[in-house]
Amino acid sequence: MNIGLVGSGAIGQYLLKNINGKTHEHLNIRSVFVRNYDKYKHLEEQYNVELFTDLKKFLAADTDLIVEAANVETVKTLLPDIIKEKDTMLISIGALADEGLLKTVTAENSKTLHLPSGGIGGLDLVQNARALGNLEKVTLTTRKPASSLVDEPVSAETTVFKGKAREAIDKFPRNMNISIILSLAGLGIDKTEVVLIADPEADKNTHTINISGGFGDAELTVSNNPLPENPKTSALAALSVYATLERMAENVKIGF
Ligand SMILES: NC(=O)C1=CN([C@@H]2O[C@H](COP(=O)(O)OP(=O)(O)OC[C@H]3O[C@@H](n4cnc5c(N)ncnc54)[C@H](OP(=O)(O)O)[C@@H]3O)[C@@H](O)[C@H]2O)C=CC1
Ligand SMILES: O=C([O-])CC(=O)C(=O)O
Repeated sequence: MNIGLVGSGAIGQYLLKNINGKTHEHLNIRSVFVRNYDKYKHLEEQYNVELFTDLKKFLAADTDLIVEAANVETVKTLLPDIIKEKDTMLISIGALADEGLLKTVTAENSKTLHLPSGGIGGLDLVQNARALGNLEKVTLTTRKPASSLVDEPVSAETTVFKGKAREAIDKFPRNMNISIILSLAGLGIDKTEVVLIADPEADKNTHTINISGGFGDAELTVSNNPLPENPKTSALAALSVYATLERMAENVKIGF
């Protein structure tokens, strides 16, 4: 499968390293869309990719799937044009808190949108639990190193946000993409509860999901190692894109 990549920071370069850097059996990143050619031109030779700064030309290249690893704002700006032309995978899922954008991507003439689970898990369970309409409560509690969440140092753990996912992604677009995929899988952005804690002692990104409904209840905690290249991002988020790409080629679908 030929891939066009949008964004070449921590997640993007993780994908380049593990796909093109190791000559993957059936995945190949062929083109990369950047906004600053000079900053990233070294990638062309390093990973045998073609860099584009023009979206039309990027979309016209011979690719089967576009993978986004940029940010929420970029998705809001570019996705309406991309999804008309190409199947797409997003990691900045927070952009879908915008109902207009969600309407565009779920329209009948849109291509398929793939949403990897990012820094959390359990989305199969949440979707199963809501299938007959009796999912009652979903709460996400995230604890990150304080420096990932606040500019000023804090001396003790501090709750920096408590509220619904809609407001969480608005205030923390670099840290709360998981609240939006959890909302899409479950109760929606106005009913999914979020607590966000800045912890000066933490060295991991820890996410706890509590779910209750007609099925019973569940609690899942993921203690994520951060990606060294960008500690705000959990290594699992990058892995989830890579592993979802690999699973797309399989004809046995597990727990989706
Ligand atoms: N769903 C999840 O669980 C998670 C989602 N995320 C999302 O993934 C995104 C990427 O994470 P990460 O790789 O760590 O972030 P980085 O900040 O390391 O990289 C972002 C990259 O996107 C590029 N970029 C930004 N805007 C544009 C644009 N308009 N066009 C092309 N490229 C652009 C940046 O380029 P430049 O150098 O020019 O700025 C940079 O290369 C995050 O912003 C977040 O939205 C992150 C973690 C978890
Ligand atoms: O990587 C993580 O742990 C989650 C994250 O930043 C996000 O959802 O934006």
